[in-house]
This record gives sequence, structure tokens and C-alpha cells, in this order.
Amino acid sequence: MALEAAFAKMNGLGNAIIVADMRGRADRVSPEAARALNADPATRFDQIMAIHDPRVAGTHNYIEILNSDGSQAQACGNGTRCVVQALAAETGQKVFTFQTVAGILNAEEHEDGLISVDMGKPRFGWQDIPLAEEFRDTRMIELQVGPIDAPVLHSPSVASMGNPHAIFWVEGDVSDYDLPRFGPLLENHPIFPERANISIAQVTADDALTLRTWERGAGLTRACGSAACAAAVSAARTGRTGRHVTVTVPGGPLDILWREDDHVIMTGPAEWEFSGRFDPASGAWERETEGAA
Ligand SMILES: N[C@H](CCC[C@H](N)C(=O)O)C(=O)O
Repeated sequence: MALEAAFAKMNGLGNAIIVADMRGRADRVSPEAARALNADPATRFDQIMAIHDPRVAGTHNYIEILNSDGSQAQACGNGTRCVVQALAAETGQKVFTFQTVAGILNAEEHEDGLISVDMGKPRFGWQDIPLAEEFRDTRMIELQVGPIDAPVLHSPSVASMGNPHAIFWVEGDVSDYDLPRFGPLLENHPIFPERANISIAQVTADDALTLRTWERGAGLTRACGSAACAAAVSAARTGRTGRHVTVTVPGGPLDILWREDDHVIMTGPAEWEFSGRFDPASGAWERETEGAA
């Protein structure tokens, strides 16, 4: 078993991320390796961001994103900030262009250490999310949990940030809702043929939201950047807020700007925890030993 590939355990506002260095290699991080790394409390993660060699001209790297259940994700805002911080520390470069399955992403580290990611344009068509049946207006779709005459959560907005999101609006505190119970039911609801990331949002001002997210393939997380973007654009298009908001997730605040050119810019921090080496086939790993030099 060869612990050939380097990795860094990082987080973006508590969204647990493994940045895996797969540059110069033809293989990929296997779903089995992902599940093994997630089963170990020391390397438990929400997403693996696997950095590969570039596949198209004009990009720095190809990034593959894996959820902790081994499935693939099309977008991960918090993880992208972690990738930028790791590569900026290594190269001194500040501006990056990445390719993912969902398209091209631009990102930049600022002087103060915060990182902005251009998450691209949101999509609202029912086939884009995707939904299993036609809804002309995705600002509010028919979907509810709880008793039929007194639903606990109902009428979410849906949006794609490259990945599928549903946002349930609530009046009270987002932590009053049993998301560990409702999350899995909604994530796997037949209306979402590719499953969905499920969030509960409370609007607290015309430029502020509080958000909790149950992530597709990862469960309850302390932060989900793409959900923060999906919630921000959905809040703006339903008239709940303006286009520049602070989205406070359990891990802290993210700044989300829905620009006039339709791009969504997410700004927030990233944090390094420790580095190690791992086997991309099995997930076996060891901590990088310090002080050898
Ligand atoms: N944590 C990520 C999103 C993960 C989404 C993933 N759970 C999926 O779409 O399957 C973020 O910061 O955007």
C-alpha cells in the first residue's frame, strides 16, 4: 500500500474538507478511499477536493469533488476556497481558474486572506435543478414535510449552483427544526431525481440570512457555500432581500453578492488543520511527520 499522494485536512467555516494533491497522476480518489477516510474520526470530512492536472488550456487545474458517501458533487464553494488557500501558499499566486464537472470557476485570494469564488450563474429551470416534474415557477414549489394540514416545512425555493438545492423559508430560529430527521427524507424525495442539498433559511434583514444545511451525500454540515449562494439568489428573486447579503451558517458568516452580470460571488475564509499522505485507492493514510529537516 503506497501512501503516495499528499493531502491537507482543512475547513471552510467548519465545512470539513480534504484537499488531495492528485497532480501528476492518472488515477482518481476512489469512492472506497473516500468512505474509509470519512470513517476515521481524524480525517472525517464533508468533501474531498482532488486537485488534478489541467485538462483544458487556460485553467490551472481540474478539480474533482467527492462527498463523504463517495458520490460526486458538481460544486463546493467552501472546498474551492480551501483549494485556493493551499495552492496560493504553495505557489504565491493569488488568482486561479479551475475546471470542474460543472464548468469553469474563477477564484482569488485577497490581501486580508479571505477568498472569493465566482460560483457562476444560478439556474432556475425545473430541468436544470433537476426536478422530476414540471414546475414553471421554481421560486416556490409544492413540497412539504409533516402533517398534511400543518406542514413543518413547505414550499421551498429551488435552484442549481451546478448542484441541486432546495431552500425552505422559516420565520423562527433555523435550529428549532429537526433537520437530521427531515434532511434525509427531503434529500431523497422522488421530486429530486439527482437528490438535493436541503437548507432551512431565516431572513433576518434585507441583507442578511441565517442558514442550516443538510448536504446531499454528506449530511448535516457546519457550512455549505453553494447552499449559501442558492439561498441568497432565491431570497433576492422572491423579494425577501437585496442582491448582496451576509449568510450566517453554523460555522460563521459568508458574504454573497449576486452581481448584475448574473454571477454569484462568495467570499469567506479557509483554514489549514494538518497535512499527511494517503493511498487514493484504499484511503490508508499517515500524518506528515514534523521536524525531520
Ligand atoms: N459543501 C459544499 C457543497 C457540497 C454539495 C454536495 N453535498 C452535493 O451537491 O452533493 C459547498 O461548500 O458548496
